[in-house]
Amino acid sequence: MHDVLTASEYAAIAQTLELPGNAFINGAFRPAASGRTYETINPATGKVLTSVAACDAEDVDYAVSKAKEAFDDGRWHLRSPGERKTVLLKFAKLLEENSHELAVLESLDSGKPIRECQTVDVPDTIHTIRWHAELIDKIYDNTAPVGANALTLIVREPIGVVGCVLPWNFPLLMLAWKIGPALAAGCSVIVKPAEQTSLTTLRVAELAHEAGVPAGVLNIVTGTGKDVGEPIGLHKDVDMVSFTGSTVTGRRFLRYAADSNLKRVVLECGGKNPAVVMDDCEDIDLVAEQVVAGAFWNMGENCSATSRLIVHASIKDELLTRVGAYLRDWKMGDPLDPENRVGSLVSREHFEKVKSYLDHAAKEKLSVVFGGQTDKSIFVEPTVIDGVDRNSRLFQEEIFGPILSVTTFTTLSEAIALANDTPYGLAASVYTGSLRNAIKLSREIRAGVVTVNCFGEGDATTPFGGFKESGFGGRDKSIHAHDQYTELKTIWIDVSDRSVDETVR
Ligand SMILES: NC(=O)C1=CN([C@@H]2O[C@H](COP(=O)(O)OP(=O)(O)OC[C@H]3O[C@@H](n4cnc5c(N)ncnc54)[C@H](O)[C@@H]3O)[C@@H](O)[C@H]2O)C=CC1
Ligand code: BAL
Repeated sequence: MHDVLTASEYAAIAQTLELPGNAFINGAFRPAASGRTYETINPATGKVLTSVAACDAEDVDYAVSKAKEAFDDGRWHLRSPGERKTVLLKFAKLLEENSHELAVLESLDSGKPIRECQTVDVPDTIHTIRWHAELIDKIYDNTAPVGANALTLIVREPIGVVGCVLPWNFPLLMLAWKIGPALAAGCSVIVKPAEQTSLTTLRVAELAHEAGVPAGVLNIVTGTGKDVGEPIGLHKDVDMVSFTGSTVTGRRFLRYAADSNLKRVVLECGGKNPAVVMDDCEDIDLVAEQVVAGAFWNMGENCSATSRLIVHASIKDELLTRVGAYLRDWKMGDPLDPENRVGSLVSREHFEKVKSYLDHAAKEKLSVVFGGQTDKSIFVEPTVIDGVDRNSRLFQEEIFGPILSVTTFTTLSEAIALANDTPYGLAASVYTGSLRNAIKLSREIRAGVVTVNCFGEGDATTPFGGFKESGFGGRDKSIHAHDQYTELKTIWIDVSDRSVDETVR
């Protein structure tokens, strides 16, 4: 599964791939009701890959009705936990058997480097599905201590029809973070992939159906945010929305819920995450390596990217020298060549946004110490910009591209204040050799995930989500993700002997 092929082997797979394009509703591919399509582009070449169904509210209505039908007749959630687990494990196995194809499809549609697709996105997707499948028959409900006159059960029930609205930066993995726990909990799901990157979600739904996920339980409705995302958000038969994307769109889902049926909303939104490096860090080479990975992995198109380097003034120059050395290994080019670690950005529109920050740095005469170049297409070099003030747009705004800003401090409290000085609170990394500093920084930085002496997002067992404007309502991954796709129900069974006039409560 992790075996990385050669560039020519990946190119050969790309030549023979069958590209899906129709929506997947009620166990079958179907065009948009309107018959409309749009073109999906390979961002690395600018060439059209294929046409995708441009669905709208009519298709959302149809998909929701089929999902609700599937939920109401219990064809999925009323099957025994062991049966559902078997189906999801088979689903994971089918993903594994198709891992090279999925990696190539992901890379072609998003511009992500194939090495990352093959060694991170695809295996983590499979692991996520497997982890939640394994959880199904290991969760116990509770009773409450109410005495001899009653038996009280506190049970979790699947929430119903769930809308999963996805971003374009990790199309497969975000799909798995949502549908893994949602399907494990017994929900029916409508997925709306990002319009830029729908292809792998369509193939995955086909494989889920082949594994035995019943018709109507997993549906993929392709199209724009306005045409598909909004109708999902406003639909009265959608019981919950789980969203990953920008904070601006996240806010819209809260409004949609308020204007419709008060559906549950879980938001995983943006980040402007700090990497705080203390002057007592033990291995500055390791720090440089992790800072580079944190800022530039997935071209910085990552909500948890550590895009603000906050470094003690006394070690800044030494750290930047080493950062420069590591950057030499980050070759940019054809995403299908496994030698390359930097692919293209996802779309020309996003490229223009990222480039505007480089233009801003030039206008402000900021010091670009590495990178800074773009090419004719939509590739952007990993770029490090020094001397960035806390009020700068480069410090405050989520760029979602390969741009690392550098700001210095001299005291621990200044470092904490800088780390917390944005509206976001998703992730942070801290680098220090002092246990006291590690504990103080990880407790006082207001973020959902803090890593010490490394960059990362934890694994399937750990929750992921943000404080402040980075998140709302719950967490992806871990047993906590499972909980949010369920409602808590109290069942109170009176067993008192009323003939002797007992007080029940
Ligand atoms: N937290 C994260 O992982 C992500 C953050 N972003 C941030 O957002 C910026 C803009 O990227 P976008 O693709 O425009 O993100 P976005 O938030 O607009 O898109 C995310 C999803 O929401 C849908 N959507 C968009 N508008 C909608 C609406 N009015 N109603 C319902 N659904 C809607 C999109 O079609 C997509 O499926 C990026 O530059 C980045 O800063 C983008 C993607 C992921
Ligand atoms: N890094 C995974 C979550 C996200 O970027 O949206």
